[in-house]
Amino acid sequence: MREAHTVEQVRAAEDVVLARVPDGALMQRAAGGLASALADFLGRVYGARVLLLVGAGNNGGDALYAGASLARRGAQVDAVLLGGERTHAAGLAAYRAAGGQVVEPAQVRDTDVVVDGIVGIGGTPGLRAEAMAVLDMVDAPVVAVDVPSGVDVDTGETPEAHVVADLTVTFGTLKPCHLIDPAAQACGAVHLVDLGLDLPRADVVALQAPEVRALLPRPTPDAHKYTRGVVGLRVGSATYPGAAVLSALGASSGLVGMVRYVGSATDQVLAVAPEIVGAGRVQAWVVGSGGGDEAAEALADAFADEVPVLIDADGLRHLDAPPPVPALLTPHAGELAAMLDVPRDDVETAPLRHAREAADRFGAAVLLKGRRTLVAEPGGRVYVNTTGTPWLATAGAGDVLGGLCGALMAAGLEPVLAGAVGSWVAGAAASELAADGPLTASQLARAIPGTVRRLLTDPEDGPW
Ligand SMILES: NC(=O)C1=CN([C@@H]2O[C@H](COP(=O)(O)OP(=O)(O)OC[C@H]3O[C@@H](n4cnc5c(N)ncnc54)[C@H](O)[C@@H]3O)[C@@H](O)[C@H]2O)[C@@H](O)CC1
Ligand SMILES: [K+]
Repeated sequence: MREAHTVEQVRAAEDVVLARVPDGALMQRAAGGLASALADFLGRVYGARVLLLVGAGNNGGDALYAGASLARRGAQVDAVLLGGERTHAAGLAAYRAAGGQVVEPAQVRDTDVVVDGIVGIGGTPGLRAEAMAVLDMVDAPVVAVDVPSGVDVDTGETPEAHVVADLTVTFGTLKPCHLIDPAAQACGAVHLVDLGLDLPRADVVALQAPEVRALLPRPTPDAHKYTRGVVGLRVGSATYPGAAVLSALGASSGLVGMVRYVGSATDQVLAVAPEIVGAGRVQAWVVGSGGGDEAAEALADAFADEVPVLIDADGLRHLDAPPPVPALLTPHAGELAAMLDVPRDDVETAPLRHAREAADRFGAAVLLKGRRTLVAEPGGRVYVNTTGTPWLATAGAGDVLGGLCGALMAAGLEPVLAGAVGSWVAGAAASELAADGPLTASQLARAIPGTVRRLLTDPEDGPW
């Protein structure tokens, strides 16, 4: 599992190590990791041109020590000191001693890489004018030190100007900005340098293949269809029968013993999935996908069964209070905006804050769909999904996801984990199917069993 810790948690963990190790040792460890990552990024060090943008704090210190290491190995390193007098003194001395050059902004030359050591976890959002001017002058890939300067580290928000990196080399642990959009998009690839920190439980995490594999329900040797769980679908409508079909395909991906369908699209559902049966006892309901005007009644009927409910799309419009059963709400940004009565843009610029707020307000797990889907539990953890491809942005993919997550709930996963595992599996299936090309929602649903099989048999080897 990848864990992202807040600035406060990182500082507390660093303080413990700082008290134990000689002065500067932790920064040397960070800078050493940064220099290696820069060498890998450049491909060759001798003769490479490197431009350091050095701010006033320790982030600039990391850049200077790494620059010193590259200069010793024959790179031509220039540094612009944006922090003036407050530049990290020991780092600057080491840098000069290694042959690194200090240049004025006007002297900036063509370079092979820009190293963003402007600010790290001590920075506030935004970039000062001088930093922006230098960034505008150069046209080269950017490697960010710890975080892309200017983003909000703890929330992943980008309210002001910030660096856009090709690679971010971070230290000790990930921070929320490395996982959560929009800041995550400014990080490029993320490389973690271990500092040996002893860290507390993280509130922002991303499941990886081994955890998803461990969480996936699988039949015991003596299983029968009822012990594996039965999921019921109250989805689709006369207007949107296709949503019922896609939900049914997602639910029928083999992770649950039986799928029931109750609604107006029975004929269409049976045409694609003849194994689906009608009304009866279930362990979880899926409600609302393509539900149109039928969603309100479907929701009331599902609640009456007192089992967990996944509420999607039109079902969310009828939710004016916390659901009376354990629930997973699966809005996209527009639907979440309507639920919270805020503009859609607010949700898109601050997805973490709004997913958490909705989870707290509705007392339910909230899965906010997006490039980096978030699944928030009330007052608790947020799971960030890192699988998937932009081709997954296609009509009906959400219906498939709803069916799949509902099946996982029926198989016994608590709502937040059903959302986290379901979104991981759907993203992985999309990547396997079409990392570089188009896909449709029905193809996605049909790819899920194969992805699950490969995950169970060979978790190290997928394209996830
Ligand atoms: N604590 C430690 O021992 C370690 C710290 N490390 C590095 O140190 C960083 C944190 O260092 P600091 O606490 O010194 O903080 P930063 O280096 O993040 O910078 C803080 C300084 O930048 C200024 N500043 C804040 N926002 C700004 C903005 N938007 N534009 C321009 N200047 C701004 C502040 O006045 C402050 O002086 C980490 O991100 C990491 O890179 C690593 O070397 C690992 C060890
Ligand atoms: K930085």
